[in-house]
Amino acid sequence: MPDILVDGGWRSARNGGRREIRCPADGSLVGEVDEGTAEDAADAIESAWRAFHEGPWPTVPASERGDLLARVADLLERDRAEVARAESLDTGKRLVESGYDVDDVVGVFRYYARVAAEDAGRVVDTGRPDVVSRIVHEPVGVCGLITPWNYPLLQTSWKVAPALAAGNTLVLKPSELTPHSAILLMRLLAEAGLPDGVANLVLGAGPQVGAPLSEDPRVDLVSFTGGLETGKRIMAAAAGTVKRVALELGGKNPNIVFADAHVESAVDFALTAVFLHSGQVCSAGARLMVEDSLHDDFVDEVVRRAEQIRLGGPFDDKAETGPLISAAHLKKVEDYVADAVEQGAWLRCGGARPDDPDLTSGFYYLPTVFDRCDTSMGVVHEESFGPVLTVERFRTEDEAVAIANDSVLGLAGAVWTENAGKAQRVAGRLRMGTVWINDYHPYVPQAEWGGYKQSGIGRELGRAGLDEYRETKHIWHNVRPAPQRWFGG
Ligand SMILES: NC(=O)c1ccc[n+]([C@@H]2O[C@H](COP(=O)([O-])OP(=O)(O)OC[C@H]3O[C@@H](n4cnc5c(N)ncnc54)[C@H](O)[C@@H]3O)[C@@H](O)[C@H]2O)c1
Ligand SMILES: C[N+](C)(C)CC=O
Repeated sequence: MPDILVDGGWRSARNGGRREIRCPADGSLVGEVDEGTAEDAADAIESAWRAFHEGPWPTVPASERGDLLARVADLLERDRAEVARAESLDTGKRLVESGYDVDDVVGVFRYYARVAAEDAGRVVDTGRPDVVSRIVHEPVGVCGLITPWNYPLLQTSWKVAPALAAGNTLVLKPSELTPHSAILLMRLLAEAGLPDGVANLVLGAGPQVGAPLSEDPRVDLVSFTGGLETGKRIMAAAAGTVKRVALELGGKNPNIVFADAHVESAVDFALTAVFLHSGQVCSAGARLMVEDSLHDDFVDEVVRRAEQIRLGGPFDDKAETGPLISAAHLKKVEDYVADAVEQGAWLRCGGARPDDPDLTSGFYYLPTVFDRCDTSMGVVHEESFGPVLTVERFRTEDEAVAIANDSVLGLAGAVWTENAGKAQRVAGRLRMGTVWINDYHPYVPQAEWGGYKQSGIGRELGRAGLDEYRETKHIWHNVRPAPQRWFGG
């Protein structure tokens, strides 16, 4: 069956292009999908443009749009096993984790189903008795949505659900490495009753089918999640038509542990923070900062436990984390590790591919810890997006804040201390979009997500995540018009 969706019809790429998708855990063939071109992207944009300007969706009552999103959530629950399996085969992620991701996706659709009809606007008191003044919200228009491979459907849901809730039409371009869950989602949107042309899907490489979404004048908004350099290219391309731009980019996120922390929990979460999904998480706590007096024992324990982490494929019940996404990404992580050694960091564990013969056909890399790092080293500032932890030492609260903020990125971070006052003071001074206190990684649809500084522009999730997809219009109605005679006459 063809995989490109334009105006409600599934079709092949115009030039007949195809791409093999292989599981990163063992290289096995997952499937072959259509590989679109700029022409396919243009067709999808045209379809979304007509659906917006001629179709019913933007003016469907918001409560009905919410009802549709709730039906999508029901269908995702029905198909949880199928969707999770597709996600695991594409990403190599453990099946249990893909299942949790689908649960999170369901939660996102349910949240935007609820809030779709709330906050319809407001009446403004202008101080003029003969004027009725209203603020109303309207959809932005055609949205180009570009998503990454690490949490394919979850990151997609953060865009698709609020975009539809607000009455927009869209073209989705998932990562070329992980297209299958996007295909399944499009089928479920149709089954839930979404009109033809409202949601369109193009598959293919970024420069070919992603770039048109940031350049085409018919696209009103481009929302991108991915790497910093790609984000810069998209922002520059979108400037030509002054599109609304939303960017969710990377992070090198500090996980700050004070000596008065609950140490057992802090060690446990230091591992989860960085090694979950083998570090392929934008908010990974890949920068561990430990107070001087606790540092040595703490890092010894982190290393001891990191060495015990079991690697394996999606269906290996004993595995605790999986492979990297591709050979190219594995090479990037290896280069990052070589740089860390070159820059003088002390390799405490890992730093190599595993020698287990069962893992040689996948893109695995051992959990890696570097101690004796500091902000003079490039690796402390760069995102490896792999299972690599850099450890820094600090002495005071002020020093911890200064070191943590010494970064061009500002996505997320954590503070570990039993002193509530210190926790709140530090959280308030960190220049990051999310700060966890005595926890790491949780996110919920009700709470905004996004980055400070070069970690992004705009917010996903929460009310702000809906506002990204809404225009705000002021309607001024003079109910008793009379000549003003500004110009005499
Ligand atoms: N802030 C967040 O919430 C968040 C979430 C997930 C991932 N990320 C970041 O994503 C990065 C990893 O994802 P990735 O490797 O897929 O990123 P990437 O930038 O390589 O690709 C992301 C998407 O952009 C597309 N793309 C590539 N070039 C393009 C172009 N010129 N024009 C338009 N689209 C283009 C790709 O095909 C893919 O669909 C990491 O840096 C990670 O931190 C951030
Ligand atoms: C935003 N999150 C944590 C779901 C995935 C980031 O890569």
